Parts: sequence; C-alpha cells; structure tokens
Amino acid sequence: MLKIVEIENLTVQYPDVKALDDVSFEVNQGDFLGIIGPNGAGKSTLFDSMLGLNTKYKGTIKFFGEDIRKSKNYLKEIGYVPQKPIFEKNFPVTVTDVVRMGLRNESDENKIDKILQQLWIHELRDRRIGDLSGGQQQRVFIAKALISNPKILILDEPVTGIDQQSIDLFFSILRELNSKQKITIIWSSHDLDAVNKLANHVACLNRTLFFHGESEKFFSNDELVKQYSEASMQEHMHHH
Ligand SMILES: Nc1ncnc2c1ncn2[C@@H]1O[C@H](COP(=O)(O)OP(=O)(O)OP(=O)(O)O)[C@@H](O)[C@H]1O
Repeated sequence: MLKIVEIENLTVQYPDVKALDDVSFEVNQGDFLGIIGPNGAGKSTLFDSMLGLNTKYKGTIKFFGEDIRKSKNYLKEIGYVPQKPIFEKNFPVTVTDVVRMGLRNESDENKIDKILQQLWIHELRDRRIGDLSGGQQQRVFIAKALISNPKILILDEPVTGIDQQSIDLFFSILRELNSKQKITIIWSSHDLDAVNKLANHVACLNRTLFFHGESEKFFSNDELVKQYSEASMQEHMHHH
C-alpha cells in the first residue's frame, strides 16, 4: 500500500491554545478519510499545516514519502476545497472563470468543459458565481480543485448550509472520484452519518487524535460513536 501522507507527532501551539497535540496518522493511496471533530478541534490547523500555510509546527509531515519542509512539489498533486467562500452577489466572475483559475497550464482550456459536465455545472458555465446556490458554488470549487488532475482531494467542511439535493449529488460525486478515478480523499466533517456512508477510514480529532482506523471499527464501537455524536451535537447547538 502506497503511503500518500504520513503525519508524525504533529503539534501546533498558538499563543493561547495548543491546537494540535502529538497527532500521528497515515493516509494510503485510495483511502477516503473522514476527519471528525467539533469546532475548534484543530481541523483547519491540520489542513493549513499539510498545505504549507502554517509552518510553525513541531513534528513531521510527509507527502509521497518526502518531508514537506524540503520540497513543495507535492502541492501540485493536491486539490483543496476550503470552507465555503462567501461571494458578493455582483462579484464579476463566471463559473468558467473560477474553474479556469485552477488550471496550471493555459493550453488545458479544453479540459474545462469536461469537468463542468462531470460536476453537473455545465449549464451554469456563464453565470456569475455570486448568483449560485451554496451547493452549486461548492461544485464549482470542486471543479476548480480537480481541473489539474490532483491525486489527492482535501475538503474542509464543505456541506454546511447546503440543501439536501446538492448534498446527495456532492456525495455521489465524491464516491465516484474515489472509487472510479482512485483519488485519495481527505474530508473534514461534523456529520457522523455522512462519514459513515462515504469514508472507509475515520480520524477523530479534538486537539489529540482519539481514534484513527477503518470506519467499521469506529462505527461498531458504540461508546466512541456516542461520545462523538454528543460532542458534535453540542457544537451544533452552540452554532445555531
Ligand atoms: N491563527 C491562529 N492563531 C491563534 N489561535 C488560533 C489560530 N487558528 C486557530 N486558532 C485556535 O486553535 C484552535 C483550533 O482551531 P481550528 O480552526 O484549527 O479548528 P477547527 O477544527 O478547524 O474548527 P472549525 O470547525 O470551527 O473550523 C481554536 O481554539 C482556535 O481558536
């Protein structure tokens, strides 16, 4: 099994809080990893560190066996979808414009049509991004992340505030990317049911890593599931 990501003893100390404390785990090629954790658990800090946006960490992060402090080459293999960006209604970029931003090579312009079709946004291609629903915007950002053929897709909490129909479509797209195109997916989520449906590996994060392993092992452990449902429920109530 090819190791795509190796995180060893990752610790991130902010002035007031230790966001990550001695976190270690691995992601193999083809894994679909769901990272579960309440707000403030350190998910964004973990992603920022993996993407080279936060360099003030202790420990080691390797992609494809290579320390990310030594080379940034790995970044071209990653498609990243951040938490939903907010657009001004009149921000003058179209769906096609946004997806094009993900291209590394202008000569690949012909790939745009194909990816728009794959993500069910082809008919929206000339619409302004700010006019779209949350679910449609989300698919545009996934298209942008995928257009340069990454081996890994990293998604940060993307289903918040999105209608059920779009969520179902989003899930089926992710499943297909993972099973047919063999893209390794790392996805942070509050939603245990969704992780249960989609992911084959689970990591439970709350500053430290409480669990990491196969989904079946997590979801067959009632105690662990209960603990985590309660934690995310509290967060949910806290949020609304
Ligand atoms: N740049 C920063 N400087 C100082 N503290 C930070 C910084 N970023 C995050 N924190 C703190 O670190 C902790 C972890 O935050 P982080 O955003 O990584 O968690 P999260 O799991 O992504 O949360 P959420 O689900 O709300 O996005 C929180 O207590 C947060 O306040």
